[in-house]
Amino acid sequence: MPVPDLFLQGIDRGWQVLDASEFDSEQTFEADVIIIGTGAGGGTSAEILAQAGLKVLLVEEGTLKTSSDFKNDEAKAYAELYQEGAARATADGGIGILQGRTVGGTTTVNWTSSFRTPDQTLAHWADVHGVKNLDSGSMAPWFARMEERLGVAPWAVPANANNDVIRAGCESLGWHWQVIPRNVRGCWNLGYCGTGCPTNAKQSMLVTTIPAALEKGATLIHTARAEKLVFEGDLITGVQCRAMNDRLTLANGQGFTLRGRHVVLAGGAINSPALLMRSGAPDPHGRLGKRTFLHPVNFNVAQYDNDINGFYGAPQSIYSDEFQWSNGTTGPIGFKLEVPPMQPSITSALLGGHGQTNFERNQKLAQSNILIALMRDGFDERSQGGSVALRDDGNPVLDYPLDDYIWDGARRAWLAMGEIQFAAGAKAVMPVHSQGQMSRNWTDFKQQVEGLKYAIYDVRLASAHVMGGCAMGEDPTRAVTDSLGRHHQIENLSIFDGSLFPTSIGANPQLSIYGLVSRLASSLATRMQSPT
Ligand SMILES: Cc1cc2nc3c(=O)[nH]c(=O)nc-3n(C[C@H](O)[C@H](O)[C@H](O)COP(=O)(O)OP(=O)(O)OC[C@H]3O[C@@H](n4cnc5c(N)ncnc54)[C@H](O)[C@@H]3O)c2cc1C
Repeated sequence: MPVPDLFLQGIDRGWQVLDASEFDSEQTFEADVIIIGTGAGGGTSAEILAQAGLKVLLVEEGTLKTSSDFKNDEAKAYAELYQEGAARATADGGIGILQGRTVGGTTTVNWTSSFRTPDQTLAHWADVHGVKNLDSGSMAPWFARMEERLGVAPWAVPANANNDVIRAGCESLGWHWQVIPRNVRGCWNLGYCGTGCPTNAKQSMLVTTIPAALEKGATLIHTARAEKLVFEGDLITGVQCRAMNDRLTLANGQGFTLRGRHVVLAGGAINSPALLMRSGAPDPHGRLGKRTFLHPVNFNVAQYDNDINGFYGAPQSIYSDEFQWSNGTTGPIGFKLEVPPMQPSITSALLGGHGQTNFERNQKLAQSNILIALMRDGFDERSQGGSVALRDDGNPVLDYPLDDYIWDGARRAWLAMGEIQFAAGAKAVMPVHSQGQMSRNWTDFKQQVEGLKYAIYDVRLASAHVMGGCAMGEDPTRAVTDSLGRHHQIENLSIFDGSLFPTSIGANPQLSIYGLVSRLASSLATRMQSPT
């Protein structure tokens, strides 16, 4: 029996869903709240504001793809569902960046790991970044609310062999490991979360909050970019949008205008500051786009005698925080250890090497495991993250300088990952570095890692967690918004997405965004229902 496509069924029942690429004349749409972006922040806001009785209009630059479009096809999915066709990277190409661009945003393609914001992170924001009232006690009910809403629970099915490497290795070393909570209901354990869930089991914004908002009368316009905010004094009086071109590279189609009492910016890190920059938004203290964080990730490949088949099964179900806080909150960079899903296309890019070498590594794909270390950037003074700028065509680019602080983290992370992999029975382990080779024992591996050149392009780095750039905090000279996500200079603008974070999270960020935004959007709903 085919899986029912909840979204298409809703459209048949009369949901207001408009494809801007079909517009053929200038129009103006009005609502109480305009929400720009439909990812973790935009989706969560839409449901809460629509349920409060407000007329909500969402605009999304990606196209609408739903469960019936998702065929576990990597080639199609990366091109259609990711920013810049999954080819986004930092300005110098040193770090590849994965971010979603489709209805549901990055939640449509993410891997479902769901962690609350660590207490250490919330305490650091209060102490160092002037964030108010977001301590772990007051955030707990908001996380609980979103966990309930999105079916978040520790994965109860045995981990696939790729994830089980972390359990086996850490258990044998006496290191920390835990099962990962996931936002799924009735998951088929296919493993293709990153190409869009074909069974609607993943509780992304595409199948939860956005449908709920549409059911309450919200309007969704997709395949259109919010190009510019129009200001009169400290108020936004309109949002100028344009339909995207066929390849989704530029917004040069039919123009149209959105008007609302309030604007919620939820384009995600990099894109949210970019819209404010394109609009000439006030930024009197030069904070916009600064302190953008990535959890830079490096990788280790291991080969085993047995089959791992890391392309099947829940992509992430076990993690280790053995090295996350071991040096304190600041100090040398901490990192979380996880695995990625290992479908052939994403993995062959990670395995490195060219021609025959890459072919031989891929021949062993079914017996290989990859570990990733997500480095917790933005906590130590030496870690200032990156800055967003605009290219000549108005598209954003992130400059993220790489330095010895990150290289030290990459070296320590390779050692930690190698130790786990050998302890779990690996026959050979390789750091993903331009000169990386398979080491057959721990002593040889350690020597290899210590002797590598730590430099851009040699150390292979990527990120799927883009955060910051519109930091929140009470001090307008240091932050773009206050602790309720209200822009410090623009009266009717809230920013409700991962760009609010003053540092990286130190855990996969989606639940941090859901919990925070559910709180901020509820507060906005109350203010809009009873304006003073
Ligand atoms: C492959 C992958 C796997 C991941 N796995 C996990 C995981 O397992 N657990 C976890 O916690 N996190 C994971 N993440 C990260 C997580 O999904 C994101 O951090 C989160 O979705 C970010 O939410 P957001 O609201 O800030 O932005 P997004 O969810 O990225 O949404 C922003 C949306 O706004 C749209 N947009 C941007 N600018 C405009 C504009 N000007 N006009 C109109 N629309 C615009 C974008 O197209 C996008 O759809 C993963 C990310 C990736 C890429």
